[in-house]
Amino acid sequence: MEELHLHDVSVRFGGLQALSEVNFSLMPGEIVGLIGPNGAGKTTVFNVITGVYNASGGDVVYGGESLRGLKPYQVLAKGIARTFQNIRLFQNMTALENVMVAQHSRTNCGVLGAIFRTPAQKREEQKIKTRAMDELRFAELEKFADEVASSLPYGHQRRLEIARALASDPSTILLDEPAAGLNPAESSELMETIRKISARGINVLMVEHDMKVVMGICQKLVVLDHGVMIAKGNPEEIQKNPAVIEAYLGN
Ligand SMILES: Nc1ncnc2c1ncn2[C@@H]1O[C@H](COP(=O)(O)OP(=O)(O)OP(=O)(O)O)[C@@H](O)[C@H]1O
Repeated sequence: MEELHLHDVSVRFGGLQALSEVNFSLMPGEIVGLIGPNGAGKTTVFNVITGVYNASGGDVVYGGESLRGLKPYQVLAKGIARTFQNIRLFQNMTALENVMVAQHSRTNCGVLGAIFRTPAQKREEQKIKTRAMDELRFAELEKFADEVASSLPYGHQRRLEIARALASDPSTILLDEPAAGLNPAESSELMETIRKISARGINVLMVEHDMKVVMGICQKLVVLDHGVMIAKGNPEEIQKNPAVIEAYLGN
């Protein structure tokens, strides 16, 4: 299991300092929440970790190695998967197909194998399908394996995105507002899924505005405001922190 460390990470977009020397760590199996007002820089943190943006200062270190200069697919290959603020499923594909797609970067059969459907190709396909079904079961979605993604309720689509990310076999998962748009029952199911992810030893870093979810499952919180890390601590400490109340929780 790997540790993720952000060391003095800064990001600048032209004249805008989106992140200023952000420092925090994610230890194996830990659930960490990244919170703060709109525009605070939370998604930018995800984009720096996953190689979408380059840091203008500082470094992101995973499992003892710098991620500097890596492309998103290379960061994924290192074991960091993510979900997005807006659901990004293949809406016309089934739930099972959506999860199977996540593993194709890991198949060994080349183009010829795919065209001629060699025995090796068929075995590989079966392995991918079995793994995808395991992840659907984990997310309690196996009943919906053959349903097209667009027909699933919103809460199921969110969990399907998580199942797809898990199928890439990550050691860390970044969840961008996983509870957005969910009703209370769906939020509870989501919290249960996230707890189970952590119990598998996978590190979870989540951006979330739903305080019931954040305070309910995160062991540690990191609070950003205008790109600056204004607090870090456990949920009780954060709820009492005057700077956090002023910038975020108070309103
Ligand atoms: N590609 C970009 N180019 C220019 N500015 C950007 C870019 N991405 C983000 N920003 C700016 O950086 C700041 C931080 O944005 P970010 O999306 O990280 O905030 P956030 O905390 O995730 O907000 P929200 O809660 O609304 O999702 C904002 O002022 C945003 O407009």
